[in-house]
Amino acid sequence: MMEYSVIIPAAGQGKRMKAGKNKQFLTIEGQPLIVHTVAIFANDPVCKQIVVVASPSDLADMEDLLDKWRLKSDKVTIALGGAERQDSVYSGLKKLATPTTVILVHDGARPFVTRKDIYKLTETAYENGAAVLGVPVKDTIKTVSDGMIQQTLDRNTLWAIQTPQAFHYDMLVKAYEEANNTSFYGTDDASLVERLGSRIHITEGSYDNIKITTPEDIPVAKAILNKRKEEQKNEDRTWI
Ligand SMILES: Nc1ccn([C@@H]2O[C@H](COP(=O)(O)OP(=O)(O)OP(=O)(O)O)[C@@H](O)[C@H]2O)c(=O)n1
Ligand SMILES: C[C@](O)(CO)[C@H](O)COP(=O)(O)O
Repeated sequence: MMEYSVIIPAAGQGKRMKAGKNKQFLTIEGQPLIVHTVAIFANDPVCKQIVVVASPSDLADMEDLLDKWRLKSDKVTIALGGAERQDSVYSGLKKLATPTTVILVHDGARPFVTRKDIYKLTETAYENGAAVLGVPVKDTIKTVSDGMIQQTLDRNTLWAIQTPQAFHYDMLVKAYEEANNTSFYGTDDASLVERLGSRIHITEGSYDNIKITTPEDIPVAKAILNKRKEEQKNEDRTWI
């Protein structure tokens, strides 16, 4: 298994969740959202460094939470986030203690990525420089302007892009510096790397790797967790 480090941006406000607080602190089946996410990497022996990015107003709560859930260790650091996701990731990148061959960026709001997919992605990035997880879109996607359909896009070429996104460390630093110098803002990390002309591989992930964004996502998240618990029980039974 290839070693990697990960930056986990969790410094948003969760405005679309309308919870009155950062959605990272919402409890899903007894555990805060950010705890679900950080635990995936904290429990992975191949993950060497974790930088959780928190907003300055959440810093004390984030520290308390990681402490309470025994997620604090030598490999976990907290960085301070900025106004946009991109500012937060850049801050995390600068906080890494030691450069690493492959660095992953993973949304704090995506608690369901599996170790199998992380390894598949990391391996692809090691070999090729850059890779992102994604799934083929299931809907028909059209461009719309002024309430009118402009175009129907060819679905065979459309993928919904998720995180983690994995890059050779030098490539990601260069992309972030270039974006910073030119005040370019993208909605994901790969879009910054694309501007350098680098080729980015897609690793097919899972439709369960949702980003918890709006209130409708909470019951879906609970259903995914319960499905996983059932699968685990069935696996355990086969060992008895
Ligand atoms: N300034 C920001 C904005 C977002 N994020 C993080 O980036 C991830 C993806 O962002 P999103 O789901 O959009 O989260 P929010 O920005 O919190 O949500 P909203 O846009 O609804 O406010 C989240 O884990 C979020 O905490 C961040 O670290 N810093
Ligand atoms: C990075 C991302 O999760 C890929 O799907 C997404 O682009 C984040 O977007 P958001 O605007 O922060 O929701």
